[in-house]
Amino acid sequence: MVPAIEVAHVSHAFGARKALDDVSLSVPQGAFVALLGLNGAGKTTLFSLLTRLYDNVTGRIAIMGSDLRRRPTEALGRLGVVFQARTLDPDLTVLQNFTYHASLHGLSRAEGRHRAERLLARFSLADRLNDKVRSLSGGQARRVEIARSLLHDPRVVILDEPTVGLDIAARQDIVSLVRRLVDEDGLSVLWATHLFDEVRPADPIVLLHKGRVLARGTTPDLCAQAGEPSLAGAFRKITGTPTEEAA
Ligand SMILES: Nc1ncnc2c1ncn2[C@@H]1O[C@H](COP(=O)(O)OP(=O)(O)OP(=O)(O)O)[C@@H](O)[C@H]1O
Repeated sequence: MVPAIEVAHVSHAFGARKALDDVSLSVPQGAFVALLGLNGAGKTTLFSLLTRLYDNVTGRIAIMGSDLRRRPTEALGRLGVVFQARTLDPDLTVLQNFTYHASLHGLSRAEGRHRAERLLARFSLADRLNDKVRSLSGGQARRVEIARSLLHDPRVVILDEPTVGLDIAARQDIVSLVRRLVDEDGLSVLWATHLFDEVRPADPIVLLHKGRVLARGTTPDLCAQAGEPSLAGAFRKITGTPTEEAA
């Protein structure tokens, strides 16, 4: 089975600053992979390459086996994206935001509405279809954004620090919602975070630090590699960062 996401030997620089240095990682189909790194690790730069916001000039990126450079439409058609920055229009209703997105993916208005209703029901937001996004809580808006990323029925979704700025209950809601999509629908997920409590022991982790992959494996793998009992301790040891900087 081809990996859902394959990144091989990708580097990216902003002028003289190297944001990514020979990064390779793989997201198996149906897996929840945690991309763990502090601010400045390069997570957003990697997401910008995965979505073709930036062109990757080195290495190779493939989504469900489709090369992003050679078959961009095919590759991006299989990918759902939730960026770190909010991208819903707050002055439009939830449905209008969905309809706009559906048309970008070549879906008819009727099909867009049908899919929006189905997804929002699943995300416990069916009654908010005609409400302006501005009237939603931060957690509800984030759930709408995640639902919208699934509108074109992608097999892979990448989420860049999707719980940032939310309270603990809303954070837990979002994490369990996405995990349900993995467990029940076989969705493949790359979840960028700096929060250790969002990672479960069996999740594959890619530890990105200052543009380089320093470790990969599950929490027990990383703990064994570092000789530390906790993920926080292992992270600190592997990156040489004081724990306080890593939540
Ligand atoms: N447009 C840009 N121009 C110049 N440097 C940039 C640009 N975007 C990112 N960088 C630099 O690249 C490095 C990686 O940044 P990036 O935003 O990818 O990290 P991150 O892990 O997503 O962190 P954060 O969560 O803070 O966004 C940092 O040193 C950052 O200053």
